[in-house]
Amino acid sequence: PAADAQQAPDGNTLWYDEPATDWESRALPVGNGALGAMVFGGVTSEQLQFNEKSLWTGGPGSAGGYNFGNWTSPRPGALDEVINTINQNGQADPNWVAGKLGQPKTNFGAYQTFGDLRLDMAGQSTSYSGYRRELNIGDATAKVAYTNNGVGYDREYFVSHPDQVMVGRLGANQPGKVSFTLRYTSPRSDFTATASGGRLTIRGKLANNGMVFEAQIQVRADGGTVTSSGSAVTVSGANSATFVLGAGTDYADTYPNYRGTDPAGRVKSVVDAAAAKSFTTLRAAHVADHKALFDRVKLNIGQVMPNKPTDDLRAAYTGGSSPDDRALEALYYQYGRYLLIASSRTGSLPANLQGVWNNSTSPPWSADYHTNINVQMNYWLAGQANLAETAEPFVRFVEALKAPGQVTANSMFGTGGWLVHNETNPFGYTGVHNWATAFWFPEANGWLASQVYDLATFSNDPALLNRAYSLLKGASEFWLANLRTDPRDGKLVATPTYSPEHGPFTAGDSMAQQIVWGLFTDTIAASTALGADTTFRNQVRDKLNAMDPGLRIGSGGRLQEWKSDAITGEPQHRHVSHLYALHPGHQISAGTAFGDAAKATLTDRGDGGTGWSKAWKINFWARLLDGDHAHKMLSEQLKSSTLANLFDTHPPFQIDGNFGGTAGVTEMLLQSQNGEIHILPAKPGAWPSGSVTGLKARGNVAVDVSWTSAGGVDFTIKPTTSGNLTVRSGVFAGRYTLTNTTTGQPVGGTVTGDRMTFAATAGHTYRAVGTTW
Ligand SMILES: C[C@@H]1O[C@@H](O)[C@@H](O)[C@H](O)[C@@H]1O
Repeated sequence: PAADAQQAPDGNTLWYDEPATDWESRALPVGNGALGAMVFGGVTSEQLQFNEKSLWTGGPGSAGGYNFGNWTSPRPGALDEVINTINQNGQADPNWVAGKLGQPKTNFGAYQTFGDLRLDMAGQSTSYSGYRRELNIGDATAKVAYTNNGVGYDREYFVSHPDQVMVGRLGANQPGKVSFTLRYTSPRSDFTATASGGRLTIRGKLANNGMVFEAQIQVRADGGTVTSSGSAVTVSGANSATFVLGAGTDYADTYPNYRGTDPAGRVKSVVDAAAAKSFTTLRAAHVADHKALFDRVKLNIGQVMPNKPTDDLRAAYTGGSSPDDRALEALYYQYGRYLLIASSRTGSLPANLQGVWNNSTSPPWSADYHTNINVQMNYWLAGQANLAETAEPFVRFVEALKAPGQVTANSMFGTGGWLVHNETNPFGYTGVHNWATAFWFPEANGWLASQVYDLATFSNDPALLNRAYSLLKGASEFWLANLRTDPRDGKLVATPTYSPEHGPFTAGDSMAQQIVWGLFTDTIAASTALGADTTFRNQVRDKLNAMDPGLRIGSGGRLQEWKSDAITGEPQHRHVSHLYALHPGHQISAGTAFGDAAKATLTDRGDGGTGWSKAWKINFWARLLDGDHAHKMLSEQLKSSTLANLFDTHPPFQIDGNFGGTAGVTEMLLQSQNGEIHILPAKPGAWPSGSVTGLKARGNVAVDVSWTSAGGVDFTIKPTTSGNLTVRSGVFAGRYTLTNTTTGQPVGGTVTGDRMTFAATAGHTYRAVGTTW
């Protein structure tokens, strides 16, 4: 096994030449959506910190009660008082508003570590050689290898979605050398651990809310002996050994109790089933499942992976044009896709602020679901980077917010529809808290509903369109009832509004207006596509036409964050909320007056910020068709917001930046938000030649592209519906051929500048080859 250290580096492997000494920055993540683990790779003792996504404190059953963030008693006139004060003074102080509309954050809870699996190795010393620890994101397996006392040891771990278990195998290159004791540790003391028949059973109940949790780990050995005593299982003198771990809770995503069946039976049956299979069989099913998603997209930007540990590769990264730097960028790109596959699969809750990985009982921001940028950023890549299936937990989560969100709409606003504010948990927290600068954000409903609709436009899936429409309609019902006439200009505005975590309360801040504008626009489009609700659609259209769209150019030619240009904030604030219309919205396009104002704003905002803020800026600059600046933001993220294990850091570790970074790179290579497919919209000079295959454009169009430093571009598009298709590429302003490679026929169409519109046939493949000059 030690020989592994010499294997040719492939571009999809993170590796290190020493065990992990730190969970956040050095341990390696594996997962299947619901289960996650961090591999440390210790020699004399292995640590596998693991998670089950639904293990949360807080919510129903918590001592002191749980009210979903809703006011505990009606507050007649409170909302109007705030709105009138804002109309009178143009703004209101957040602390004052929090006093009027806020609410102590009661039993919101926090995502919990499940605990740690410890494997104490027998007969191994602290001096070892040829150490290698790796994570191969191509097949989603983690490995450890080293030589100790002349014996070569190897381990492999993965978390299987098909079999719903974590699997580990320990081997050696000499017979009878595998000996270890497996045990469980936890920062909590709310569990029992019993070993019998090679199976360790951990069962507990969270003291905070009575949530029942159970994990079972079955150990099997080839040769040697397996003994169980107390709370440990010991393997002695085996040739190799495997374990399978299953875990669950009695959580259910059903309002209002969020409890389902005891997990014991479920956990036992998945562990029994997996333990009856060989490691090879389990591994094959896992790798096939992972590759079916992961292998869809290939990126070549001229990278050559050096034989260098990943932490050194990252430390040496300059953002220049070396093949090493390209190798890190390409690895980082695919890492985002890997992390989404590993933290968001059908049947699990969506990826939270840390995906599925958390070693704490009180993680930062509870490792929750912030809805004012963070959970949305987690799913930007799902459509375009060809991972539609990973978005199902997100869609289901938003749908589950409707029931509690309707109660909040009624109790807080006295209206219909549904909403959620600034952040939520797995227990339908749709109300508020009282952290003055981060509690009020009812427009999160529109952002989430529009994002689900956008996912539906990527997949063209009619069932998803229907689900999206139901969310859009409910959120629109809320805003039809809650928009108010702004006495300043008679336009309809949201009020009170709070531009995420920045400045004073006002009426009609740009992001709120842009989100509601987008929501109404999407509601009309979806209802038209479904041929549903004409009357409702016309009501929405009337309000749309009467509302303030939230686009204003102020001093310095910048886009205004607030309706009044007199209000100023922190010039470099991490949130750039008023550019929602540029990304993820599509109200603003490059090369327009608002596009130029957005550019002025971004230039002013600077290239700093938290990990997620930098990631967002990659997307912004890509939408402004400035590939070099988008690449600059990617390099800033890699240089100063990326840890040794390539996790994004806010700081601390926060996964949204990983997902936002991958989405940003995809936006540099392909865009389709304006009803046309834009090929290489923001390709940076740093990537003179390359290719990307398997991306998706809206309308469920598959796209492959390659480009050369000489200006050559060669792309194929494969639509799944028939009709006119507009494609934008520099070749159409240069020299090109366009062929239907299914029929072998040349394709004619209308060319305007760098846009070509032609009649496409579903299932046919169209190829354009040309030069941009
Ligand atoms: C999880 C938190 O979410 C929002 O509050 C952001 O403003 C913070 O930067 C952080 O990302």
